[in-house]
Amino acid sequence: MLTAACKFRNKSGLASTTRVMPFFLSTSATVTPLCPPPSPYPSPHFRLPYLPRRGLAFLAAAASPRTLPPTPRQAMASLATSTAAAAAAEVTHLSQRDAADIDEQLMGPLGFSVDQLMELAGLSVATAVAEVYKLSEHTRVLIICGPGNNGGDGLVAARHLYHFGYKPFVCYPKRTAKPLYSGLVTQLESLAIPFVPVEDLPQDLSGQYDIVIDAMFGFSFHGAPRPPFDDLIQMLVSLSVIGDSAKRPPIVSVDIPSGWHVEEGDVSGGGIKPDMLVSLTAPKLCAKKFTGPHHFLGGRFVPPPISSKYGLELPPYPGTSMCVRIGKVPSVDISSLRENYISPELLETQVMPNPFDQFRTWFDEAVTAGLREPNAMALTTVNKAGKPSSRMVLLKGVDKQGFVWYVKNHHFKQLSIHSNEPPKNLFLMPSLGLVQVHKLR
Ligand SMILES: NC(=O)C1=CN([C@@H]2O[C@H](COP(=O)(O)OP(=O)(O)OC[C@H]3O[C@@H](n4cnc5c(N)ncnc54)[C@H](OP(=O)(O)O)[C@@H]3O)[C@@H](O)[C@H]2O)[C@H](O)CC1
Ligand SMILES: [K+]
Repeated sequence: MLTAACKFRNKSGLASTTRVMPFFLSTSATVTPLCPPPSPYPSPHFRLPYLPRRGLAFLAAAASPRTLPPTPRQAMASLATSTAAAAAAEVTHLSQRDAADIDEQLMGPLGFSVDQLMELAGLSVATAVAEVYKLSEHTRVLIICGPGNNGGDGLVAARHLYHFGYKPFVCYPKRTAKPLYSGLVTQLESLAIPFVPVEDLPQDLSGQYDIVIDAMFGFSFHGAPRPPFDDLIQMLVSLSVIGDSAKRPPIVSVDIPSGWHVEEGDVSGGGIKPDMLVSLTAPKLCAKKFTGPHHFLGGRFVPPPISSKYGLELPPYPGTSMCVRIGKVPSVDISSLRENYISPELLETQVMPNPFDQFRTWFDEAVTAGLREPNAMALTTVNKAGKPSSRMVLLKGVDKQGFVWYVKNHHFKQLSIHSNEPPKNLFLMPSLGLVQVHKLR
């Protein structure tokens, strides 16, 4: 619980600015303790991969259903103690029979239409792809669509990816003559999305596409793949044997890696090895054999009668998201993380004379741009011995008199704000190309 606050009051105005990022504002301030309101955590946007119920047990014990949910820190602690494999194992995996049954019930007594479910499924695929493969590095997406509903999901995903800014190409060799499918094709044609005949695909897809989406077969696949899908699957197999994932487009399989047995998985061992699998409604049994780095669940439409009838244990979807990661979060090569910071020039003459007005403008832009917790700031103080220390706090207000933030009571005692060196706060607003540092007295 949060029990103390500081208010730094401004006494003088802008002291210095720089021409380029990072941009510095210096202000002077005094300190006035305040009584804080209760903390409204957690942020609705805070996102963690699915934690199995067992992993959350101690958190559930600590909080009654009507009390505060776990703080992000508690949730992270829980995450550290739960293995990723356990997380994946706790999710229900469906047999082929149950998957088909659920489909029938959704589109029968439960009142859904196939168009609706396909739209939601395709949207889930597109959002999951966009979550993992950023537009800045993966633009050209080849979507290979099969003759059934899995192929329909691919057509829908292509449309959403187009609207997200990607450049989709569709290979749809066995078109289905039903109005649902011809409508989806017309929609893609109206966006001038190219349809690529199988014969025009290069044998090696790695030079022409940044992502390949496998929407050939879903849970109704049986037997051995027939032409032309046998060759298409082989094309993806040869792609997945290129070891260095940086040198080839990642393969994203929709619901089932095409060619895999729906329950047994890649029985021969010579099938597609997708980098990402987007399971729909619930993972099928073959998903237990998936070893790629990104496993997502989509199809946020399962009503309680289905969950209870099939005893479905599924992760909650975060916020308004159409997809949720299942299982292990891949370990990231930190050295490969990079962003091109291309910001417009910022001149001293363009900066508002009042630093608080300038702060407010940038802060509003950060909120509008959808930054997560734009009010998070690093607060740095120096104690009497000259030792600096920093901690993250949340800004709770700003006016012409200064910045207001909250810290825990015992942290407040450690702030050392009465030392000679004034505290500083720092805001990181990367999507605006901004780092703001405020020096406070
Ligand atoms: N409730 C949901 O989760 C929803 C999921 N959706 C998606 O729908 C698929 C399942 O769709 P379905 O049409 O039942 O099946 P498939 O897409 O797997 O494909 C069936 C077609 O494929 C042909 N087929 C089957 N095996 C082969 C093969 N070995 N070689 C070539 N062709 C094959 C089959 O033809 P047949 O003549 O053999 O019957 C069909 O033409 C699910 O996985 C999700 O992706 C929905 O979009 C929404 C609801
Ligand atoms: K597939």
